[in-house]
Amino acid sequence: MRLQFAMDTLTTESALDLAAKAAPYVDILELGTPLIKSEGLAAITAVKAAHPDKTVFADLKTMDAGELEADITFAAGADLVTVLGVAGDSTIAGAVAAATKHGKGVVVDLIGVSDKAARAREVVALGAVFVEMHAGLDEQAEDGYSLDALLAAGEAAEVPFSVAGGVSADSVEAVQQAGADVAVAGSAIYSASDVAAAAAAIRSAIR
Ligand SMILES: O=C([C@H](O)CO)[C@H](O)[C@H](O)COP(=O)(O)O
Repeated sequence: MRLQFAMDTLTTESALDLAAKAAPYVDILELGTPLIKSEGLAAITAVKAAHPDKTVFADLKTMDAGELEADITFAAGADLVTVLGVAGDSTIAGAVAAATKHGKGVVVDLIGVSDKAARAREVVALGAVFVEMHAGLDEQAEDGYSLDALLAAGEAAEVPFSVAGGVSADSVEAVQQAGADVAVAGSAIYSASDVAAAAAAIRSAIR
């Protein structure tokens, strides 16, 4: 299972600092949606230039203009971009067309989708390389939140999937046991006082 570090920070400088510390322990460097909104596509170019050996993931959360948004983001250096699963099939197909043109990939983020397993199968049929079983930061803050529903949806989907929703060193083993291809960890790494040690702890919890 690969480990993805979601950098939900607001400046390119901070992202480069976080990436430098975590890179030895992670496979995928994610530029979070707030970072891309704050700094634009130049942040993607900067992270890819600093880490050409890593998969660079741009969490666009595209809802419309799939081909255009994906095209300019791949041109900026992204290897993977996200489109929302609640978007129309034509938006997802457009992003996949851009990915095919660039030799890159589209990940469909299932945040806000009620039947994640069913939608996962549909979007993989449209050409997504994997889906993200995702509970966002706001959902994580709600009473009673747990990763369990995401893990169950991943197991039921029977397509390649990642899990994002507060994954930590304590929960990453359960993510792996559910059959995920990628574990996504954001706040468990970037909020730690020792970013490198936090990334290393999650990496070492993956069997
Ligand atoms: O995608 C995310 C969220 O919508 C804010 O951009 C996070 O990167 C994702 O949830 C992973 O972060 P953690 O949940 O903090 O691990």
